[in-house]
Amino acid sequence: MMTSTPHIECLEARTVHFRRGTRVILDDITISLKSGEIVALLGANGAGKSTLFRILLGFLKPERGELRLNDSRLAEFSRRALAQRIAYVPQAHVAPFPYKVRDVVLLGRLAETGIFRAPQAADYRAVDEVLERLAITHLALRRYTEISGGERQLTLIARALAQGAGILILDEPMTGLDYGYQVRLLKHLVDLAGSGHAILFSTHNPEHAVRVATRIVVLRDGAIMADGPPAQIITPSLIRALYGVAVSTLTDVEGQMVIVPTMEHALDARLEPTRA
Ligand SMILES: Nc1ncnc2c1ncn2[C@@H]1O[C@H](COP(=O)(O)OP(=O)(O)OP(=O)(O)O)[C@@H](O)[C@H]1O
Repeated sequence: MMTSTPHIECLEARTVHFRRGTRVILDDITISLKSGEIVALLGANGAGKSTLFRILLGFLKPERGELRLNDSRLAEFSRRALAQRIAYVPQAHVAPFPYKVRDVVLLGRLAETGIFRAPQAADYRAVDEVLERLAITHLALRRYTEISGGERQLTLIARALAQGAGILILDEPMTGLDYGYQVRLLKHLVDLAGSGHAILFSTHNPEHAVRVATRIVVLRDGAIMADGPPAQIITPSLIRALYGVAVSTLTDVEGQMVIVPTMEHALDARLEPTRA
């Protein structure tokens, strides 16, 4: 089900400009996401990551610029048609109803074909499979309003995966997850991309970005500061410019980049993010 090969998808924003009042939140952003890619979006608090996601999902309208899904304008798709192609895991979610976790995940299945149809045995099987893959079967009958923040986050990820969409957009998906769930989720994203999904996620942890991303996009004050393969993008000077801390970048035995904070500088309160 969820690892079946989805259609080839391509989501694009071209020179998207978005303001709130007189404040420019996104300044001529161009970004694309294709099947098989994992794009990690980095940027300090308030850089515009969630706003960009909401625009890519069609929830917010940009002042100018173009949004395309495959060969069509995003605006041409109905909400339901979009739900069949794009699944979204929001950053924080307040539970309105005390649904059981299994039913929250089942809602993801129904997004595909319309919420008013009765769930079929295949839907329940798909839900159980997602719960098992994310190692949260034990939560299935617990109420969404009575589980921990990290468990809620996993439930929302499960709901998005159950949706079966080819494009997954995840807003800081690792937040609140313990180390084991973080590593499992990262591996899961790699598996999904390997089976042809397109994945875009934001993170405050550049380690996660270099570990799994095929491309890293860096957002700074609403503008794209860098876009490219992790090894080209992540440098000590970029980390310092973004977060105001000193790091070294090393290569591990598998040839993967590792980011190591330089502690004496990290503790130096005078070290501020530099203006590029
Ligand atoms: N509803 C809103 N009304 C007015 N301004 C908003 C609103 N939502 C976000 N903003 C502003 O837009 C800018 C971008 O916010 P956004 O949530 O996209 O940032 P972000 O990069 O996702 O931040 P974080 O990493 O803290 O989640 C911020 O300056 C924020 O204060």
